[in-house]
Amino acid sequence: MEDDTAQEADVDTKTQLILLTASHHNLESLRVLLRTGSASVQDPKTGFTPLHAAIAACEASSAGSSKTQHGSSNIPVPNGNTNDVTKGEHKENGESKVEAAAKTMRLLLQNGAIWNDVDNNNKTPGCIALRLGLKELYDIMVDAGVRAEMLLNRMDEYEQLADDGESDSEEEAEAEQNNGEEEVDKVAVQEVNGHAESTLAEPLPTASTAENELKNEDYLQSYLRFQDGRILDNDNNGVMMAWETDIMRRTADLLVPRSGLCVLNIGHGMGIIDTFFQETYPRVHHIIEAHPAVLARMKKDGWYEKPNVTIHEGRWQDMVPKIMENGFLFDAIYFDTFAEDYKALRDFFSDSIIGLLDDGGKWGFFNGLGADRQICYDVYGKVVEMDLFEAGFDTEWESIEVPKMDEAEWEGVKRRYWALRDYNLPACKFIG
Ligand SMILES: C[S@@+](CC[C@H](N)C(=O)[O-])C[C@H]1O[C@@H](n2cnc3c(N)ncnc32)[C@H](O)[C@@H]1O
Repeated sequence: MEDDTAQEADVDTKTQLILLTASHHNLESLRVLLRTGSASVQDPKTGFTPLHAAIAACEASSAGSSKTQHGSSNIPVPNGNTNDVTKGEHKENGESKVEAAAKTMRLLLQNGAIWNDVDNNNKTPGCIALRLGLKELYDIMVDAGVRAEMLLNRMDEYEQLADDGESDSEEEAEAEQNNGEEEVDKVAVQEVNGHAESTLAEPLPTASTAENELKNEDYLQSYLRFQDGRILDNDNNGVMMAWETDIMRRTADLLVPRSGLCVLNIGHGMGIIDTFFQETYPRVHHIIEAHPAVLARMKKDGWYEKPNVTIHEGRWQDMVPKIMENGFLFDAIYFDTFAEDYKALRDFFSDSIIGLLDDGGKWGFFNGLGADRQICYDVYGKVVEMDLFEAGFDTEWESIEVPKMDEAEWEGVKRRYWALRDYNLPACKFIG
């Protein structure tokens, strides 16, 4: 018992030492400490990791006396005043504080520090860098996130290959999972869904195709409520909301710039984008929709009688192969489903677009991945752009300001899936 207490105290001291050394940007000592200690320790009182500490120190130090006693350590914490941020003027051993922090962060990341651990205020290190306006440090965190997520996505692919060939042992998979689960709090997976959910920040991408399909099937069987300006599912998740109208408007303008085109929309929802598509008098307007309640609404609202409209009742996973069989090609395609993860979107653009989009055609998707946190949105924006490029697409991004929303708009919605000022609108075409 006494031994246990002594051991715990030892671990505590080491944690505090690592955090303090990171906040002092003392590379030499940190290197020594990381030989036996972890780069992902957390202060038990604040939840700060060494990455949080290294970034936060750029603010607190310039405030001089504002160096705050934090938790059981002397780790400086931001005091909320961005004017206090050291923008490079304060020198540490001949280099600016920010440069020193950047080196410290790189050392920590090389030693396995995790980009999306959250502190007790639910902030990642990147959130702190963003709040302090430290772009250089923020970019380091975004790049770390991109590397981690690309790796996780690749591991997912390998895991699936192994599963397909039944060569991966269950123990191995379990060990990998446990390994991820041992980590401290991260941005939770449920926090990152727009319409489709991303697997961002999951300990390991264990949401297999089967699990994802199950979630989508569950949603498709769920009761929907059509309220003024929104659709909610059984659990009060926002399936679609009217504040997205400007996004749909601009998307329609970019994808369908003139009348008489052949258009495919996947996911009808409130019919906002389909209404804009109709206004262009498309020569052909196909819609894939899978939820029976949405289909019933479409019937009631006369969508089945609209000019040149063909409705495919079912999941896109089942309908797309049928459309492809006919060899029909579209000038514009939009993809916006619900209760599917990033992998579903990636599968769609990696495997299906090639058989659906005409040369010179354009396609887009609702870009809501990670949209409740700026760093997640930025990380996933880069991940998706790289995956799009690998799949053979050039993407043009247009940033549009989202209308200001008051809390009333989100009342009764289980989770606010959009928290950002700007929406990055993607328009993709085949690499020329
Ligand atoms: C976010 S809403 C689309 C909103 C639409 N862009 C608009 O402008 O109103 C998503 C829609 O996708 C449908 N959906 C979900 N999973 C689907 C699937 N696997 N295949 C086809 N439609 C699906 C949902 O029922 C819902 O109507």
